Amino acid sequence: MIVTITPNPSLDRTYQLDALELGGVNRATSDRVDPGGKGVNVSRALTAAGVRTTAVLPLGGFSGLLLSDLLLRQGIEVATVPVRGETRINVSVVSPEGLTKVNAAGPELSEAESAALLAVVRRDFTGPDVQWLACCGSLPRGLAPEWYAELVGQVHSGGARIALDTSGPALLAALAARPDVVKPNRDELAEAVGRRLATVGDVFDAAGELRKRGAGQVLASLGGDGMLLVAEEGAWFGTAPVAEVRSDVGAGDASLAGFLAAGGSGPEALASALAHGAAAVQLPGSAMPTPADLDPAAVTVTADLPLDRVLTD
Ligand SMILES: Nc1ncnc2c1ncn2[C@@H]1O[C@H](COP(=O)(O)OP(=O)(O)OP(=O)(O)O)[C@@H](O)[C@H]1O
Ligand SMILES: O=P(O)(O)OC[C@@]1(O)O[C@H](CO)[C@@H](O)[C@@H]1O
Repeated sequence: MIVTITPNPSLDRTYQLDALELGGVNRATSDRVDPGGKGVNVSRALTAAGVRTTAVLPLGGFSGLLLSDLLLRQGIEVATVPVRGETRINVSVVSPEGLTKVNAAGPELSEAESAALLAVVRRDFTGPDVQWLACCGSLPRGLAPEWYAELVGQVHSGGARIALDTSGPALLAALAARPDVVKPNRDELAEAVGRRLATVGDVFDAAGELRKRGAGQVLASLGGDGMLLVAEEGAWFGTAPVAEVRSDVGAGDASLAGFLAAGGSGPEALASALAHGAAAVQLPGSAMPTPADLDPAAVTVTADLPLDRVLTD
């Protein structure tokens, strides 16, 4: 089983516009709501792939109820911790100008709520049937940057492997707890090493730094430029071009799910991550791909790294 934890989940509302008028009243041509938060998305994609998963998350208020209802209807297994604050609503506006996303801060968790979330994982999800724990997304107010580090330490002693997809101080603090894989995107990796990453070679060097600081493998997602996996056994670069991008929200989460579903290491797992990411960007909102959406033939993976390749700005 693959367990995900999302300390700051969301309802993701997407509005489609014919044109975006900044400062004006815009009328949507359509809208949709998806269950959201990075770990929630990973569990949605794993469920679609037929992999057993449980999503651990705090829930509060009416939006929390709606989120739990959506997850129930999609057949996602959840373990929830009730919190006093209201689960956040994140908004995407999709228009010919591009995609604009607004992420709310979310509720502030009390010390007791923070401890309850850790306790649920420790009590119910450290057994031998848990192969991976994926720790995903931003930390809500009230959780110290070291919160993921504490969780990683706690779960590692139970034997499960850890995948971590977060950014900023929470990512840096968790590296010392030696997560088995981290999945930064290009901006998150650049922030972690404190410099701009212009080429695949720059990403390779930055991934090496994260590994020196404690990460087992680094799965760097590079948007339309593909993905680089750097591990003890070697490094691989891959691409999966698509004809049309509809929404890239959650593409990184679909990729991480694909990576873990395919074993969580090596070139086959990278290829699965690329197939899932490419499929996700061709779907609306943060819809997660099903096996029928995947096109493995479009994926190329090589150990011959194109280190001089300049990344798209
Ligand atoms: N424009 C694109 N064309 C083709 N594939 C894409 C595109 N954008 C994203 N992908 C695929 O999805 C993967 C993840 O995308 P990205 O690097 O944007 O992740 P992310 O920033 O973590 O996303 P999110 O936080 O929304 O889940 C990429 O590595 C790639 O495989
Ligand atoms: O604010 P965070 O936790 O960094 O990101 C939250 C979020 O943008 O991530 C998912 C896409 O990856 C969305 O479902 C959700 O709205």
